[in-house]
Amino acid sequence: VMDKEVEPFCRALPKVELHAHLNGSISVATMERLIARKPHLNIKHSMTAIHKGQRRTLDECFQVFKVIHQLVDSEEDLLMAAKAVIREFSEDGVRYLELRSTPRVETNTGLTKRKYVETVIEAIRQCKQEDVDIDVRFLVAVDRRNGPEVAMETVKLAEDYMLSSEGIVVGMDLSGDPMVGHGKDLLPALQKARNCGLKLALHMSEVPCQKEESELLLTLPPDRIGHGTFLHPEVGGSWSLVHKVREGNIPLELCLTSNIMGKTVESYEKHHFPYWYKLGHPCVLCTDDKGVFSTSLSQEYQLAASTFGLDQEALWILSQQAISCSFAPEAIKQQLEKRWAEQRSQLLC
Ligand SMILES: CC(C)=CCNc1ncnc2c1ncn2[C@@H]1O[C@H](COP(=O)(O)O)[C@@H](O)[C@H]1O
Ligand SMILES: [Zn+2]
Repeated sequence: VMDKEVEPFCRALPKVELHAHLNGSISVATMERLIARKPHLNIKHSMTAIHKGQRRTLDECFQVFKVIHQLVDSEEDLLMAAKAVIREFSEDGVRYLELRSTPRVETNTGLTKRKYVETVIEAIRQCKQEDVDIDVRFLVAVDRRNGPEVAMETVKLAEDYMLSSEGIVVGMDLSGDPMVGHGKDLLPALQKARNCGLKLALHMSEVPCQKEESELLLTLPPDRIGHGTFLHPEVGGSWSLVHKVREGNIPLELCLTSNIMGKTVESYEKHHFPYWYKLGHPCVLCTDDKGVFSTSLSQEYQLAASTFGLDQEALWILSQQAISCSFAPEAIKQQLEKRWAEQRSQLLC
C-alpha cells in the first residue's frame, strides 16, 4: 500500500471513537471563537495546544486544561464547543462517538454540575436533530484529584441522567492528573456506579508506579481501560496485571499521539499498541484530546498503519472491532455492524 493512499483511506474508513475528553477535543477554529469571546483573559492560542516537537511533561500538559476551562465556563460556551466537537468527529468519518467530560461548577456564570451534564446532553440532541451523521453517547467523568465525596456525587448525577437521558449517558470515566490522588479512595464510588448499571472506562497505568492502584481497580473490573501504558512488567507493571487484563478480555483504549506528547512513551515505535495487538487483545485507537494534541482519529489510524505496518484490511478490522468494545446498546451495535459491512466492499477493492 502506498502512503498517499493511506490518508484518504483512513478518512473514508468509518470509525468509532471511544476515548475523547470534550475540553481536550476543541479544535483551533472553535478555540479562536472562544478566545475572541473572552479577550480580557488575554489567552493566546499557543496556551491551549501542544504542538509537535513541543513535548511537555505530563504536569505541563495538565496546565493546558486550566486555560481551556477558563474559556469554556458558561452554558453557552459548552453548548457551542460540544456541538463543534461532535461535528468535527463526524466530518472525520467517526460514526459512533463516546464523549467524556467532567461536570464543573462555575460560580461566575452560574454553571452547575447538573446544568453542565444537561448542556452536553442538549448538544448531543441538537446534533442528532440537525442530522449530523454520528451516534453520540456521554461518559460522565470523575476527576481523581477531587476525592471520594465528589466522586460519589458524580456517580449519583450520572445515575440520574442514565435513567432520564434516553440512553445518552451510558457510563463513567475516571481521569485527571494520574500523579494526583489515589484510586483506592474512589473504589466505593466506582463500585456503586457499576452496580447501578453504568459502564466503566478507567484511565489505568498511564504513568509508572500505579501498579497497586491498577490491581485494585481491576477488582471492579472496569469495562475498558484507558492507556494501560505501564501494565507490563518490563515497564514497572506486573504479569498479574497483564494476565488479569487478558483473562477479562478488557479492551484497551490506545492513544498514540497523546502518549508521545505527554512523554509517557518515548516514540511511536516504542508504543505498547503492537504488544497487545499481536496477542489478539481488543485494542481501540483513540485520540484522547484531539484539540490539545492537534490530531484526528483518521490521523491516528494512519500513524498506526505507517508505524506498525498495518494494511487496509487490518485497519478496517481494527475499526470494526471497536464497535463491540463500545457501550452502545446491542441494537445500535448491530446497526453499526451492518453499516460497516455495507461500506466494506466500497473501501477495500
Ligand atoms: C496531559 C495529557 C498527556 C493528557 C492525556 N491524558 C489524560 N489523562 C488523564 N486525564 C485526562 C487526560 N486528558 C484529559 N484528561 C481529563 O480531561 C479533562 C479535560 O476534559 P473535560 O473538562 O473533562 O471535558 C482534564 O481536566 C482531565 O481531567
Ligand atoms: Zn484520556
